[in-house]
Amino acid sequence: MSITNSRLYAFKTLKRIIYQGAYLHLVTKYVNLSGRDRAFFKLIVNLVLKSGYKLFEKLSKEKLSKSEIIALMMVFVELKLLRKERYVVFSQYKTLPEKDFSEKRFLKALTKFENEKSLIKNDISLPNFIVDQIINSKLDISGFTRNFISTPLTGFFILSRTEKTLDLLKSLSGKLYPGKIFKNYYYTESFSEVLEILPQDSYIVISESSMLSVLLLNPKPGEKIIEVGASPGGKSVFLEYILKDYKDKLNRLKKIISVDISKNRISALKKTCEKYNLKLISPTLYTEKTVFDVSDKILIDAPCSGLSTLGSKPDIIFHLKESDIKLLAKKQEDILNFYKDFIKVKGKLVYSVCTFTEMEGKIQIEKFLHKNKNFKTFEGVLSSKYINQDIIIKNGMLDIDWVALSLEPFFICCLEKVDE
Ligand SMILES: C[S@@+](CC[C@H](N)C(=O)[O-])C[C@H]1O[C@@H](n2cnc3c(N)ncnc32)[C@H](O)[C@@H]1O
Repeated sequence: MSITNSRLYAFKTLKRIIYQGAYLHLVTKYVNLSGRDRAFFKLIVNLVLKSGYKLFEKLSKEKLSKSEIIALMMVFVELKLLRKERYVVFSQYKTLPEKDFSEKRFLKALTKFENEKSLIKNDISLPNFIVDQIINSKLDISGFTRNFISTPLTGFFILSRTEKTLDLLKSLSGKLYPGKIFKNYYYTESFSEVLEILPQDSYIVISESSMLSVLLLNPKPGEKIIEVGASPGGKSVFLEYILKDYKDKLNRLKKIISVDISKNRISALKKTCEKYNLKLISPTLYTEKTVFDVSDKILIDAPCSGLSTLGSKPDIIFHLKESDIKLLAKKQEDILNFYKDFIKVKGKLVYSVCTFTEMEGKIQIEKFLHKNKNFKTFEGVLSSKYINQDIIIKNGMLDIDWVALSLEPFFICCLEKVDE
């Protein structure tokens, strides 16, 4: 029996992700499989990435090739999580047509590790340093891992309230679950099917956690706003949406300076602007010569370890190194220090990262406030027509039980400049 297309694709994809640092969402985007093959391909890639880290650590200490290690992880996932027949799985993988693959060594390793199936986790298998980060952040670890191993429910926000879109939504209602925080936000298990029916510019695929930082910024017509780390522009779309919703003040709207440091990512932001016909967003590539006006509000969506998005990006488990967290925290500190001078007194700064490490969140902001006594955390209530319920803001942060709501636990903090 020879290896099937979906297994071979999954094998090659995993090899690229784990050994060459490729990104899961980019590699899987253009996979040329359809129907059940595609579904199996996605399932096995995700399961290996989410469940296989401990086995990977163990196999990496053996005299095995990269191909053999990937094949072994796939075999154990098929045996343990997918409960496949032993002889079917063995016969599939021993035919792998790879130069660095020895059938003899592979079968020997299979026998040696067969009783260690438990190294493949039913929930999620993480490097110790990530587990430590979860413990330090005081997130409910079992709730957190439970959320991540289940297939991520994918969500989107409806931008258009035309009769046509509303009718389409009504026709899809059996397939949609409501947002946990936002109105006009939906989750679905039939993602591609649902989105195929809706007009392309009538929705945006974005997480509710991402939208919250924009809501906390509370953009208003007439304000000068800078958006830092703007690409590819998910938050830009929601920013412009809120501003354009002030129908009687459209003449007061000002351009938003949406900055990013990466040329490629600025191109992606420009594409987003075209797709959604954004008129207020001004994509700005940061160079040493870029000058900024002192502004009313700044949203910093900083580069980060991304650990809160593990559910949809399990490749992070294999890409992130412990030392990266420190490097990222330093980058974030530099960004905060640079942009703090472009906020006017009584202006607001919202700092957001899609991770939960203390170094990138709580400690980062404590350090900032210690050095900058002219800033304080914003306290109040977030009240908005876009959300189902008011949210209390304590110490600059939204008082939400992220894990209980199955929301990606972002660190979002709002600061006010009180003095020059
Ligand atoms: C989390 S992503 C932004 C996601 C985006 N806000 C969205 O909602 O689609 C962080 C971005 O920060 C950018 N970045 C990194 N360092 C930066 C810097 N010093 N100044 C501006 N942007 C930076 C990265 O290129 C990346 O696009």
